[in-house]
Amino acid sequence: MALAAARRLLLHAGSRLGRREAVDGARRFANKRVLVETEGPAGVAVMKLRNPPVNSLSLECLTEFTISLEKLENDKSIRGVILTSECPGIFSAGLDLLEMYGRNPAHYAEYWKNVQELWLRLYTSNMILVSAINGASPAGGCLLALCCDYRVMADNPKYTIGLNESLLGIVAPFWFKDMYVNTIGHREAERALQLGTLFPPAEALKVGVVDELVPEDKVHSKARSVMAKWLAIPDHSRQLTKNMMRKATADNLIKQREADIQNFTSFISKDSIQKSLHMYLEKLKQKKG
Ligand SMILES: CCCCC/C=C\C/C=C\C=C\CC(=O)SCCNC(=O)CCNC(=O)[C@H](O)C(C)(C)COP(=O)(O)OP(=O)(O)OC[C@H]1O[C@@H](n2cnc3c(N)ncnc32)[C@H](O)[C@@H]1OP(=O)(O)O
Repeated sequence: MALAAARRLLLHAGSRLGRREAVDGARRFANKRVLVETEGPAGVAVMKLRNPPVNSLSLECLTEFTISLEKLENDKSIRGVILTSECPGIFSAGLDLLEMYGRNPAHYAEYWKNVQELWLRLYTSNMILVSAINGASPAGGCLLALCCDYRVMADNPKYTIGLNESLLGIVAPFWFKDMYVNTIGHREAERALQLGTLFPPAEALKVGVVDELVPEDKVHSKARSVMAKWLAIPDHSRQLTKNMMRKATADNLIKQREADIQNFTSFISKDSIQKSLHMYLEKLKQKKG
């Protein structure tokens, strides 16, 4: 309830701000963790995640992301969105592990509902989505990129991308898996999901997790030129085609959202899974020291 009220407030405040800035010509709105700029080619917004240090998708970040998307969807002048990160070297570290560790079942259920919500909005968006992957992109970070229509990645071998859930002792849900299969095919997805593979850029390109690699300083300009090509296609035919390609996958979650929330909640609440997450978090800490 409290979150729903916060969401309404943010949406309202955001739309007032958005309107005022549009009048000034600044074409920019922001909440704390997501910045949206609509300068550049007509009809294109750049959405930057800025939840330092690693753009983990906390409940607040997911909510702000979903609201920003909703606002862009409602703005009929926007036809395309470039999704990128403001955190140096990190696109997104994926779902926030601290939302899935040491909390209560009601929190897990609320969190998962918001993860589903963002995924459904992104995956089924009528807008053209291009990701400019300018850093590491594990698990939920990869999920964000996979929702896009085209993925441009910085060719920096330090950055990896993939669904690595099995390395954490957890399991990618069926809709993550479905989207992976849709993108890289059954055999590659089967292998990568079991091994929790994090692909360096050259391998990500080879297997089809990303569509194009460019030097790091060219990621944004390439994303813009890709966007220009997609903008040249009439919206109605592109949207109907996208819907035809993606609807069955999205519907598969829509028809069992509640069961999926229950599954997640009971899975993540298990002592053995909590122990795995604890060990993984400790490993992340030790890496530093
Ligand atoms: C059978 C039924 C099945 C039902 C379904 C069930 C379950 C599905 C469940 C969940 C699916 C989850 C998908 C996910 O997205 S899980 C998240 C996976 N993410 C990762 O593995 C990334 C982990 N992070 C890293 O590898 C590195 O941090 C990274 C490469 C991103 C950056 O490295 P860098 O060296 O720059 O920074 P660090 O020092 O490692 O991190 C800084 C700081 O941030 C913390 N942190 C990192 N990642 C996360 C995260 N995802 N969530 C929360 N916090 C994170 C890290 O611990 C450091 O914290 P601190 O020590 O400074 O306090």
